[in-house]
Amino acid sequence: MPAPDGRKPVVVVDNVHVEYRVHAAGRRAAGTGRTLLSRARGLRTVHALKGVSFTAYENESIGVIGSNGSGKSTLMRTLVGLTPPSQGAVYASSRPNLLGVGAALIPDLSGEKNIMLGGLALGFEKSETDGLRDEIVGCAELEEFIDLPMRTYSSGMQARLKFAIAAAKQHEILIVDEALAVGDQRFRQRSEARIREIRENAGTVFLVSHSMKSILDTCSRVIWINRGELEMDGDPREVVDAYKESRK
Ligand SMILES: Nc1ncnc2c1ncn2[C@@H]1O[C@H](COP(=O)(O)OP(=O)(O)OP(=O)(O)O)[C@@H](O)[C@H]1O
Repeated sequence: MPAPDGRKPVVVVDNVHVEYRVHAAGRRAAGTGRTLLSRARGLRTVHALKGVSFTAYENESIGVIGSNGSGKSTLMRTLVGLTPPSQGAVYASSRPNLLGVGAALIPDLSGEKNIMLGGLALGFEKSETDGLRDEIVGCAELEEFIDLPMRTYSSGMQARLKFAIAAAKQHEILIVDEALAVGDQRFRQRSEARIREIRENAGTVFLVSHSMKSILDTCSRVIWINRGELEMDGDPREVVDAYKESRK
């Protein structure tokens, strides 16, 4: 159903619950050398999301905030289909992409070869990646280093290359999880500008960040996840202020 102002919904999150089942090891009591179970050993359930519902519309840039372990990454993993909901469902008009091609890249290969690999991982043809090569190298500002193995890059340089590869694609629904927290000040500004560009081209962006500045600079709406529940959803300033207030 379109929003009252006619915008198209692109993601509908309907009463999503996620439960992780983890093996708890129990605790070893100090000094006895024997394992005593101070907490139940065996399968334990972590209820990471508890009935989250919201609708994202095209052209929105949605900040996702909340304290450590509140369920932000779990929600994003559910949006892209990596973590199935134990209850509820996610409907999307096209497949949301998680910004990042880290898993596909190989440290022993050059930046150049990794651009090719990353492009393939994002679903580009080889010829398309060839066409984007200069743009990616330029965006990452790694012209002088592009033929060196990626393991010789600093962590900031690696992060820039990953960002540049992932951002070369015009994503319809893009999820950026903390990506802006890496890189130096100047690169952060560039990546924010690129995210704004993606957004302006009718994409929808989710930005998960602990930096309230990045959230306020980039987002048109903010959702606050608190202990697995949607605590607040709305105007960035209001939600960020309420979140900050709750942490005092
Ligand atoms: N793979 C997993 N297996 C078991 N429990 C998990 C798993 N991933 C997350 N959890 C648990 O789910 C809860 C939510 O974690 P999640 O990573 O979604 O939080 P977050 O808000 O992204 O935290 P942070 O800000 O620290 O990145 C936490 O209690 C965490 O321990």
